Amino acid sequence: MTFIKKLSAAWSANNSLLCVGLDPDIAKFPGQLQGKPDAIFAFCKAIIDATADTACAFKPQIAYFAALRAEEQLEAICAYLRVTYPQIPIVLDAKRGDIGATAEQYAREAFERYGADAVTVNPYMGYDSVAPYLEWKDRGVIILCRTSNPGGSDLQFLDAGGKPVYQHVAQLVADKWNTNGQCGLVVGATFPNELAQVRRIVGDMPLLVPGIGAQGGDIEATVNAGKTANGTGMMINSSRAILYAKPDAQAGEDFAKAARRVALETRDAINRFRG
Ligand SMILES: O=C(O)c1cc(=O)[nH]c(=O)n1[C@@H]1O[C@H](COP(=O)(O)O)[C@@H](O)[C@H]1O
Repeated sequence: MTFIKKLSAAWSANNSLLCVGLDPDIAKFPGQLQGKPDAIFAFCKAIIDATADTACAFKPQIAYFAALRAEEQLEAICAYLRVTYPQIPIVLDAKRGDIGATAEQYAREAFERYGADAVTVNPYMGYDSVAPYLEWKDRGVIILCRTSNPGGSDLQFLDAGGKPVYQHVAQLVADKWNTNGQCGLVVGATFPNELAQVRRIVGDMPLLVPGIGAQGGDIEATVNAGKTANGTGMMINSSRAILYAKPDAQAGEDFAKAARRVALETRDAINRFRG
C-alpha cells in the first residue's frame, strides 16, 4: 500500500491527525527503565502500545537513537510497528540531504533497513538529491518547507524572485518533484500564516506539522490554517509533551498512561477544529 493510502486510512480509522513523535531521551525515562540495556525499545514500545489508537502516524527521530548507538533498537521498534500496527505509517525523521549517490544509500537506510513508509528530506541540495527517494514509488518523501524553529527564517523567508524561499519550495514540490504523488511538506505549527500559504499552493498534499506541545504552537490556528476541505491533510506532531507527560499519581498513572491521556487530549483538541 502506498504511503498516502495508508495515511488516509489511518486518518479515518483513528479519527486522528495526531502524529506521535518518538524522541526517546533516556535522561527523562522513568526509574524502572533506567540502566536497562533495551530501555529505548521498551520505552518506545510502551508509548506505542498506549497511543496507537490515537494516532495517524508515528515519527521516530533517528538522532535520538543514533547518538546512543541504539540503531538496533530503532530497527526493532520499526519492525514492531510494522507487525503489530501495520495500519499506522512510520515516518522516519532523518532530514537527509546529499548528492544523488549518497542519497541512494540514505533512501535504502530509511526504506530498506528501517522499513519506513516515509522519510523527511532536506531540499537544500535540489532535485537530484531528492530523486533517489522518489525511486521508491510507494514511499513518502516529506520535504522541509517552513520549519518550526525561529532560525528557519534565516533562509526560508529570503526573497526568491518575488516570493519567499519556503513558497518556492512548496511550488517546486507541487509542480515538479511530486512524481509519484507521495510527497509531503514540513511546515511548523509555530507559523500558521505560512501554513495557510503552503496549503493554498499545494492543494491536498499532506503536511507534517510539528510544533504543538513543547514548542507552543496553537492547535486552533494550526488546524484552521492547514486542514484540507475534508478536514484532514495533516500529521500534527507532538513528541515531548506526550512522551514525558507527568503521571497523575492519585489516578495511579504510569508514564504510558500519562502519555495516552495527553495523546487523547491532543487528538480531541485537534478534532474540535476540524469541522
Ligand atoms: O521534521 C520534523 O519532524 C521537524 C521539523 C521541524 O520543523 N520542527 C521540528 O520540531 N521537527 C521535529 O519534530 C519533533 C518536535 O518535538 P517536540 O517539540 O518535542 O514536539 C522533533 O523530533 C523535531 O526534530
